[in-house]
Amino acid sequence: MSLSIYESAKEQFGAVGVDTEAALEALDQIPVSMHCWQGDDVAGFEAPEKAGAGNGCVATGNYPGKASNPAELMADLEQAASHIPGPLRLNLHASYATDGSPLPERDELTIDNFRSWVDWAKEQQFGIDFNPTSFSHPKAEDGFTLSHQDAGIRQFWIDHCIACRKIGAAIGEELNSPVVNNIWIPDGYKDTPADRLAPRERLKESLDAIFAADVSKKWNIDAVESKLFGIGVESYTVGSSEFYLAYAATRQIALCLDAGHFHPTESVADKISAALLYVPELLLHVSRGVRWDSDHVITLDDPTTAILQECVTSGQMDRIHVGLDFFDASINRIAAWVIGTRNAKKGLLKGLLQPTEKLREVESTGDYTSRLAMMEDARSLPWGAVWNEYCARKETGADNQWLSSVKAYEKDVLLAR
Ligand SMILES: C[C@H](O)[C@H](O)[C@@H](O)C(=O)CO
Ligand SMILES: [Mn+2]
Repeated sequence: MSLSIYESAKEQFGAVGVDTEAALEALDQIPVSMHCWQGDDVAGFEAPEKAGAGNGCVATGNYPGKASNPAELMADLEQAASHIPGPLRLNLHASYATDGSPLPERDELTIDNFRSWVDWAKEQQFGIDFNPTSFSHPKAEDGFTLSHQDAGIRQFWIDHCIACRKIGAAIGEELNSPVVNNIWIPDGYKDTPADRLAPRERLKESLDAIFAADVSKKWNIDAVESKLFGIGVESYTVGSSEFYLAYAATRQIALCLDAGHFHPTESVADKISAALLYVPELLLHVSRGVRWDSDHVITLDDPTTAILQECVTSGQMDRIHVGLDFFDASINRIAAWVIGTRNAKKGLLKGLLQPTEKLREVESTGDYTSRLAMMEDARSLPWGAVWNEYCARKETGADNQWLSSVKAYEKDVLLAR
């Protein structure tokens, strides 16, 4: 009797010491946090017509059918999730508050303003992650928030971040799953600053005030995200990589590595082990930088695959949270989620299917010839057959089997909006 495609792949992996069943079991334990903002071009529900522009968050394109209210965004997320195997979380921004009329100002938000999301997450068996929204707001119009010269404006954003930490802890407790709460701010200058230090001093003070608020560490995991530059912030970013690496290390909070926030030739995969020696946890914003833009849908290109592989081969997966961060408005937004999220999971699977133990063994004996040979041979092992087996077990379409359903949803639902 001939073997199934999966059984044959299992044998080939077995021959190099890799147990595909163990890999699939491990993959099934790693949630990927899908970002709500891919569904509506980072518009949010406060004043969507004003959102997104400026502050370094720009979704380009005008593909029809974008979600413009909570019901549409939830339906689109469900459509995307139905084509993605394994555990998911929802990464929510504060500007996506659903409940309350009128909604309170951002510094007064509470979990009650996110009730619909919490109920939805329970239904979908999703965890939630959270983000203060320190952009697309009149108090962020000049591009400065937590490092603003004006103490009143700083205080507003400090209070917003504290409110978000409390929301995170409340959601985490209610869902019995800790919330990763990530602070990213747009602050910076288009042109060369005369004073590079003062804004960073102010940011440091603001962050210390935010993290001084008593919020459960059990249910809320604080993270900070650096950036190299943004549109209109080309010369100086207050929250640079060095700033936040040192901050996260000295405060023992999580560091967020956004793959689109570094010089194009830097390896983000290589930063994982270095940072984890000094910070307790990492949040990844898996993204793909293309020239000036940091937010393309992730493909299985070498740098992205390397990041995801490193997460698992490092043996530190329990200290790494995998989130996504891209926004593409030039293609079907649901397809963007599906392609990017499936790719994130494929990258993790490729890492789990590496003959890591054997590679380490030969490396430790100095046999770099065998290391290179084995690594290169591993590239052509049939990991796609293992992926398709996972999709079948999870009753989500294998590759080439989901797009027609997304196209049908586009025709029936998106184009009718
Ligand atoms: C919307 C997100 O908070 C944002 O993308 C941030 O994470 C970022 O990466 C900004 O460039
Ligand atoms: Mn990001």
